[in-house]
Amino acid sequence: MRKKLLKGVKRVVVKIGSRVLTDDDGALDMTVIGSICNDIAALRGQGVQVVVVSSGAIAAGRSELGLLEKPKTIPQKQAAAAIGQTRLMRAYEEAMKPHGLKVAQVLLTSEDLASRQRFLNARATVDTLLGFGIIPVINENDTVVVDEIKFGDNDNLSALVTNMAEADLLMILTDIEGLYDADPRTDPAAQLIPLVRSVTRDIERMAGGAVSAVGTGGMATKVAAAKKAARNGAPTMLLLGKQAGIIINAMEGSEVGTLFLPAAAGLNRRKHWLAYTLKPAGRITVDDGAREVLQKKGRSLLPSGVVQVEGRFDRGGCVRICGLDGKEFARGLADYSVTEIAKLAGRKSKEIEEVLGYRYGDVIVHRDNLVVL
Ligand SMILES: Nc1ncnc2c1ncn2[C@@H]1O[C@H](COP(=O)(O)OP(=O)(O)O)[C@@H](O)[C@H]1O
Ligand SMILES: N[C@@H](CCC(=O)OP(=O)(O)O)C(=O)O
Repeated sequence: MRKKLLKGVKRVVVKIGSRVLTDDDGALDMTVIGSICNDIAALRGQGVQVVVVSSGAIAAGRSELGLLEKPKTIPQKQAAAAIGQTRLMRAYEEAMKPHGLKVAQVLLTSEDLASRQRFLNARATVDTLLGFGIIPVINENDTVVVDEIKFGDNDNLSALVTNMAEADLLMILTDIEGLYDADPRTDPAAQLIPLVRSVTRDIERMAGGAVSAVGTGGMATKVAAAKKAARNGAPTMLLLGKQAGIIINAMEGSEVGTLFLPAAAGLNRRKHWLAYTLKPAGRITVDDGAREVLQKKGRSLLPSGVVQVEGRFDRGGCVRICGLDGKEFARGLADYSVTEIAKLAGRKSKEIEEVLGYRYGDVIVHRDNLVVL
């Protein structure tokens, strides 16, 4: 089954975690970087385009700054990333040189991908680099990000890049063979799961929230990334990054790591961007009837189903759509601003003009701009 799934793959995103790229002292591990670059060069030789999402800037910078522990404050992390990022790029450059391959640095913030214009610009740059036969190496622009504009972790970034670059496969290289049914650090009886058909609550529970000493997100963020990629129609493979030849082995269909299958009905790219890349600026709570038709019948949200609205957004703003239990079940772009929706809540569509004195249309969120999560 793996062979069949991987046969048509033409563009891959390879995400490499900090734990993979560094040795026990926290310095960049050139042997591992060399062997990953061998695999990437072999893939290129087979006509597969590769986009790298690489962590490791903070880890590499830490040893340059002479810090004994993982940097704790944000400015320390940013300083470490600034010095480490150049070391990281140099390491890739050196490791790719013997294969006659070049690398290019692409640093992004979540604001860049949330703006449709910048998202499309980033896509055009990555496309052009690939067209020149160059390997884009993407990382979060750590020196300028603060919490609100952070991707959070590079697992998340790699899923968004898979969508942006229109890749057919996401490979996440980490410090463990794959997803286990429990955290192997605390449960020695934990078993590797070779195949995940869909990311259910049970799978999410297994991934827990644990993080290693230099990594950022632990297994939970990898599973979340696989879920996002799956909705985009791309499979994800979770692999032991330090094992030489792992990328090629996996691409040949060997039963290594964990394979997450893509969702049968993937979202189109614009809806994927709407659901996962945009940051919501508000929340609309809807009644049970509205929830039912949104979830099951793919309808638009009408004012009559709105119970409450919060946040600060204008017409066109991204909103969470929540049930009466407070849980978000959909996300969309609002056709009215928060103040307008507050006035329209519970009213009939035909009353819109009477209430506001004007109208943009019958719906609060149109089904073309709405994604059930
Ligand atoms: N169910 C699980 N299966 C596998 N690993 C798990 C699980 N739960 C927690 N982990 C931990 O997640 C770690 C990988 O995440 P992380 O340290 O963030 O890596 P990276 O630097 O590659 O992003 C593993 O080393 C492992 O200890
Ligand atoms: N942007 C950061 C990496 C953040 C991150 O998610 O790290 P990891 O969990 O090792 O993939 C860096 O380059 O150090």
